[in-house]
Amino acid sequence: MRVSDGYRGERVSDGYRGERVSDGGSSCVVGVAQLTSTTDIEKNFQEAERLLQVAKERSCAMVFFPETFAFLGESFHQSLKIAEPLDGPLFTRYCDLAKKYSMWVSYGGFQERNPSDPNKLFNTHVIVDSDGKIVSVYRKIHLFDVNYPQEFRESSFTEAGGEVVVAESPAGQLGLSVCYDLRFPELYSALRLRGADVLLVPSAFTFRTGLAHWEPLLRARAIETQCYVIAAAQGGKHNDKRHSYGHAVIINPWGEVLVDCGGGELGPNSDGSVGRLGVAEVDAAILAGVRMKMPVCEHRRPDLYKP
Ligand SMILES: O=C(O)CNC(=O)[C@H](CS)NC(=O)CCC(=O)C(=O)O
Repeated sequence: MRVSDGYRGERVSDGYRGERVSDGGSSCVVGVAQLTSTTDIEKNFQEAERLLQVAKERSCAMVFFPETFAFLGESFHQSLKIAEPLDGPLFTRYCDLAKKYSMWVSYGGFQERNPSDPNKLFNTHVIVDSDGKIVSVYRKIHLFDVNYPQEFRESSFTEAGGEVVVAESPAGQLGLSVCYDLRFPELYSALRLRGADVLLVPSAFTFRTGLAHWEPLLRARAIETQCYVIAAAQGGKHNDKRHSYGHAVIINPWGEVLVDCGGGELGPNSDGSVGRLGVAEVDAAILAGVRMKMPVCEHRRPDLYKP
């Protein structure tokens, strides 16, 4: 197996990174989180709070957390057992955290109890505003039913959502998704056509599939939709059975990686904490510039794409 040490050579480019359009809109500093969540709900919460403090110090207006930020189980049964409604005590604490730090937050994958079936939760991505109010809810629509790196049947404990969601925020119009959704480009094309400027892909990618596919898929989504991509991630070893790829990133609409939190195998920070925060700027003037110079959205031929 090829294991990367994170070095990818130096990029050779002509320096073009999209042009700013002077009246193209405002910019916003945002933070992308990388976590190593476990079954310790209290510790996961404390780490989220620590990263919000860091984000505040670094003047972020919004922070993005990965899938399974609140709990990463060792079995599907555990995840079902801790699942709660969004107005339950656990998610309410996370809403209060957004309010305490006066920060918009994307909570990228909460085990939401399904009121009509106790044996199937929803994998739910929630946007909370700086007053701690839930403003948008997206339930993962593509479920990870695969046989590599091992057999996984997300649908055995998760019910698929049925809605594509775009949400307004200080960072622009957000297009919501979760993890395995990343492999379905039609979703992101639909999000762009509905007005998204920033695509969110909070994830818990497996180490092996991440090594093979994570960055090329994310950069392709940014380039083809001409959107920013913010992909919060789980990274490192959660338990004896699970190891996530890491590399939480923010990518601009020209496809350049602006910040990369590194591989999960790098281990804890010098102070023993495990979470990391990558900070970058989402600039509406860059979006406008890239879209003006190369108007791919106007060149689509949906009349010819029908199956
Ligand atoms: O299991 C949980 O607790 C929460 N859910 C997840 O972590 C999900 C479904 S099992 N993981 C992915 O979608 C990984 C996708 C991936 O790795 C790929 O597309 O290659």
